[in-house]
Amino acid sequence: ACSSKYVLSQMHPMWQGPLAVPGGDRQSPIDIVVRKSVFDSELKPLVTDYDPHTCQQIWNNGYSFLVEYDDTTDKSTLRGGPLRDKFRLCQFHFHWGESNAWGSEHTVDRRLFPAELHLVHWNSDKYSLFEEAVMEENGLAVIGVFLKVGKRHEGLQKLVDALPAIRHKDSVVEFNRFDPACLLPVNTDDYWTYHGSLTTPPLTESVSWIVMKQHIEVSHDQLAVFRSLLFTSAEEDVQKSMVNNFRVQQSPCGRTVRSSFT
Ligand SMILES: NS(=O)(=O)c1ccc(C(=O)NCc2c(F)c(F)c(F)c(F)c2F)cc1
Ligand SMILES: [Zn+2]
Repeated sequence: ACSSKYVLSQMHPMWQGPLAVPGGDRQSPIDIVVRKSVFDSELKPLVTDYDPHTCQQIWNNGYSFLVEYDDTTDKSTLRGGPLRDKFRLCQFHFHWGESNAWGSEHTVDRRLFPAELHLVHWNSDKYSLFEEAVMEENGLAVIGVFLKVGKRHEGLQKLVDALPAIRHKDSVVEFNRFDPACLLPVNTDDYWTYHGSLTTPPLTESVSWIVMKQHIEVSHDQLAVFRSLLFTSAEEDVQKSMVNNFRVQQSPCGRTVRSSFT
């Protein structure tokens, strides 16, 4: 388990789900030990083809805020990289800390980032619904992008401006025309990839993780708006700030992380 003192407490709202995953030897997130990663020349560049018009809504699910896409057709897809099949984008969300010192789920040689973006896709060549794919070994592909505090991210601002409308758990607001490609780093050819799991319940081991080597920059103020969200719904009398919504790091259990670059 992660040695950092910022371990997600067992009482954390995140842990209302199943704590132990029977025989969970492919759990996420993990620390990416660069010197132990193995270069794989077969790994291809990522091919993303996102249609901004398939963006539907943005909502607070009580763990994070999600931007959801219409995944009833192959309009916004991910191919290439370590993947053999075509994957459909269904949503993206973030994980972040209460301070800029931590917040990411994955780390690189133990280096923590203030936040991490997850673009969630499911295998539409093999399955017809996300709910099916999420239970299968090669069902999901999640792109992880680290966020660093620096200059303001113009593309992110449209998202940030929508957050006050979804401060409370279960609030939803219509959100259309958002191109998630604007949140990818300039260089998407350099990544690490490994087989893992969802980082929130039900923690199913169905994810091909693709973690970008290059981070994106967002401003301190933009991140501060993330922290203005609440875990709690409007009805609850005690309001809890939505911060530290990351999972404790998991054992690699002998897994090899492959890299697309030397
Ligand atoms: N942080 S992450 O690893 O990128 C991650 C990505 C997606 C989900 C998710 O969709 N959860 C809800 C959810 C399920 F986990 C299901 F298993 C299911 F069947 C659903 F329909 C569903 F919405 C959870 C964590
Ligand atoms: Zn996530």
